[in-house]
Amino acid sequence: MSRSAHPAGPRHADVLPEGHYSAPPADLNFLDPKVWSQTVGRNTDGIATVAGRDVASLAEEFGTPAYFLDETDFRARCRAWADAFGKDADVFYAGKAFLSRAVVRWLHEEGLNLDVCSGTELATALSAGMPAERIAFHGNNKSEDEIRRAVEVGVGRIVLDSFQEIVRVAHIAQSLGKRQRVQIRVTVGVEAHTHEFIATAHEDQKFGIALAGGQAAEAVRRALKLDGLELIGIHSHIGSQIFDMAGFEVSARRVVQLLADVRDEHGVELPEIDLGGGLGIAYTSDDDPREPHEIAKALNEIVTRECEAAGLRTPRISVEPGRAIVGPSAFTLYEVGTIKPLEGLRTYVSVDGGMSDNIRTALYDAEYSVALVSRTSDAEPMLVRVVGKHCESGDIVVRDAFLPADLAPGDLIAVPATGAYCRSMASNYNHALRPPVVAVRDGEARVVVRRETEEDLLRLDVG
Ligand SMILES: Cc1ncc(COP(=O)(O)O)c(C=O)c1O
Ligand SMILES: N[C@@H](CCCC[NH3+])C(=O)O
Repeated sequence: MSRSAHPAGPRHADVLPEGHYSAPPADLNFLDPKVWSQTVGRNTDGIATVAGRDVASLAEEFGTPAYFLDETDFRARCRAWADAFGKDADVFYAGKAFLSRAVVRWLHEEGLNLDVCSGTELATALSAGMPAERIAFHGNNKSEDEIRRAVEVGVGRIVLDSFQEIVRVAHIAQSLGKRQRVQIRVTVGVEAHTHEFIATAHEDQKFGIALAGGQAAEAVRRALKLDGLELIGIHSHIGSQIFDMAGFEVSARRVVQLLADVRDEHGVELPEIDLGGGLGIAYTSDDDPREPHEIAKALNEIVTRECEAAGLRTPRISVEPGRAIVGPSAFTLYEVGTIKPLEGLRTYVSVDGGMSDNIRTALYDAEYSVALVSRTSDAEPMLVRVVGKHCESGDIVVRDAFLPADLAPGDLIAVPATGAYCRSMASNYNHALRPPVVAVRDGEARVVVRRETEEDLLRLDVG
C-alpha cells in the first residue's frame, strides 16, 4: 500500500506525519466502485444512496452507527463465485465473515453451500433452512456436543483438525450408527503474504495437521482405518485477505501430492480437495483484487495439471470465500461527533461507533476508506484519523484518510467494505450496543439483525 507523502494543502501540516495514506484523491466526493457496493451512488442532492435509498433517510429511520448490506451486490457476488467454479465444484460461503438468517436464505437461493465453525453458527444455518448436507463444519477445538449435533443433523462434511478429533468424530459417528463424511485439514507450509494473525498455513500455528514430517499422511492412515469415518478429501486454507495467487498454487500442488501419496500407499483416490477461502478485497482504491473467474481458472488449471502429472483423476474442488462475498457488500454509516485538529499532525474525527463495530483496524492494522456521504463538498482535503468513542487510544476506525476540511459535527460519513468480520467480530466494549444490519434492495430497507438495546445487555446481567 502506498505510504507516499502528498502535496501540502492549506489544512495540511508542512511535514505530514508518517502514515498509510496516499495522495488525497482528486475528487473527495467520488465513491469508487472498487470499494463501494454495486448499487451505491449519489443522488442529485449529493447524498449517497444504496439501492435507491439515501443515507440521510436511512440514518433517520435506523439510527447510526449501522451496517447497510446491499442485497443485490451480495447475491451478484454469490452468483459470480458459483458461475466461475461451475457445476463440477462447490462454493462454501464462510459464515464467520457474517452470518444471519437472511444471509443464509440468500445463499440457499443462490445455490451456495455454507461453512460454519461453531455449534451456534450451525444452529443459525439450520434455523434458516440451509440443508445440513450443504454445510461444512470446521474448528480447531470442536466440543463433543458440537460434533454430536453436526453428525446427528447430517452435515455434509466435518473438517478434521487434529489427531484427537479424528478419533473423537469417529467414535461419536459410530455411537450414532453413522458414517460421517470428513476431510482432513492440512497445513501446507506456505507463508501467506498477509497479517500474521490471519495467515494459517505456516507450520507454527494452531490450525490443521502439518504435511511436513509425514503428519498429514499419518492422519489419513488413521482416518482410513476408522469405520465411523468416510474420508472424502483434503482441506487447506492458507490465510485471509490474500491477493497473490502464488500461495494458493503452492498449496494446491502440495495437496495434490498428498493425494498421490495416499493413492500409492492405500490404493485409494480421495475424490475431493478444498482450497479454503482467503481471497482479498479492495478496502482502498489502491487494492486490486482478483475476480472469481480468474481465481477459478488459476486453481482449476493448477489442480488439473498436477493431477495429470501424478496420474490422478481430477478431484472435485471446493473453495470457501467469506470476505470476498460479503466484505464489499456493506458499509458502516456513522455520525460525526467531535472534531479535533492537532496542529502539525492530523485531525481526529470521532464517530458514534468505533472498535466495538470494527475491530479490524486495531487488531490487524487494517486499512479502510471513508467518505462524507450526507452531502458533497468542494472544501480542501484534510488529513484525518477516524476514531471511535471507546476508552482506548487504539480505537481507530480509519487510520489515515482525507475528508473535506469543512466537515462538521452531525455530518454522516461511511466506511465501505465492512461486510466481513465487522458485525461478526463486534463487541460490547464500554457496553456499546452492537449496531443493526439493514438489508437494502430495490428501494426497500429492512433490519435483518436488530440493534442491541440496553435491555438486551441488562438481561444478561443477572447478579
Ligand atoms: C477454514 C476457513 N475457510 C474459509 C475462511 C474464509 O476466509 P475469507 O473470509 O478470508 O475468505 C476462513 C477464514 O480465514 C477459514 O479459516
Ligand atoms: N477475522 C479476520 C480473518 C480471519 C478469518 C477466519 N480464519 C479478518 O478480519 O480479516
